[in-house]
Amino acid sequence: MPDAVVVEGLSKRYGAVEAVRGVSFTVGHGEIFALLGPNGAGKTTTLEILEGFRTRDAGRVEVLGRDPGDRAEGRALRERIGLVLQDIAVEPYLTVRETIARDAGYYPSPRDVDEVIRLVGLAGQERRKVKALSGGQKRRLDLALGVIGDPSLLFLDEPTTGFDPSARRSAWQNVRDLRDAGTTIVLTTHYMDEAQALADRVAVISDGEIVAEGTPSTIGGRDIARARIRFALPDGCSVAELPVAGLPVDAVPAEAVPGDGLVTVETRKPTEALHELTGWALRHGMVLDRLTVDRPSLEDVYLRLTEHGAPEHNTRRSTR
Ligand SMILES: Nc1ncnc2c1ncn2[C@@H]1O[C@H](COP(=O)(O)OP(=O)(O)OP(=O)(O)O)[C@@H](O)[C@H]1O
Repeated sequence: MPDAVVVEGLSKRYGAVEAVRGVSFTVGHGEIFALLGPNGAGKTTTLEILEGFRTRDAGRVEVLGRDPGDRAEGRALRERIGLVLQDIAVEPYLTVRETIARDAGYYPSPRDVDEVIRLVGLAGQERRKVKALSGGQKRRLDLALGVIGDPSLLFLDEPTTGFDPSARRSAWQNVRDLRDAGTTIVLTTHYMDEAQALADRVAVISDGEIVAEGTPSTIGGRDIARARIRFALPDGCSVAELPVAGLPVDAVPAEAVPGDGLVTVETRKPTEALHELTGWALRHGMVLDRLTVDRPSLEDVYLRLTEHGAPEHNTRRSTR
């Protein structure tokens, strides 16, 4: 089956600003794909082109086998995609149920209204007026409106902004359930834990260009990065006293950033290094307090990949 989304060499400029520069990626059917990037990186522009709301200057775009820039195909495509955007306009005096039922009427074969209410966790709120919903409940309603048409492809723009932690977890489960039922999902988020928890694949866009693409656990070489062992130096002990000779050759203990007082040992052989360090501590009757072992998080990798994408670099003036 061809991919649900194909983007090749996509470019878009606004006057002198080159918002998107030669972006290429694909999204397979039934996949959750996250587009990550700093403010102004070009995410919204890219998604709006895929959704058919913006024209492109160059490149090829195919969404569910159709060109979203082709007006003649627009209606057929819109019936098969769902959108959960920021600030969807809804009628404040309608109830939750009325709002969802009204939108169901716009689609040729919508999902069952009550099933969608349950799916997004609004059961019990059906008769409340939209204006009386909390921010998180309103966002759930946005999700309900995105899926009521039973889309094959769903675009989610920062789906859990404003959610409390437990509402986020349940929204993530909603999204996974949709994926498991066969919906392809393209999302943007500024929460790296959200991308880690949800996405099958992520692409990082910075300054209008894709700078990395992969699974959340392998992107940017995360899986082969050195592990980081951290602990508090036992009282009265200095870094120089640590058993450096017995550590793997790539492991050099270093005092960590001032403030937390933790020592860091980075190594590709964490098992050996931990064995040496904890064995040394036990032999000396000491405790390695606050001991942790981790690898660079998705957020660490993301920050490294986008460090040149800070807002002051984001006004891309063309030299042409
Ligand atoms: N309608 C517009 N007219 C002129 N410039 C625009 C327009 N829309 C976006 N831009 C510029 O294009 C660049 C990319 O913007 P875009 O909204 O696509 O970024 P984004 O990654 O979605 O950012 P955010 O995370 O803040 O939503 C920015 O420099 C922005 O100022």
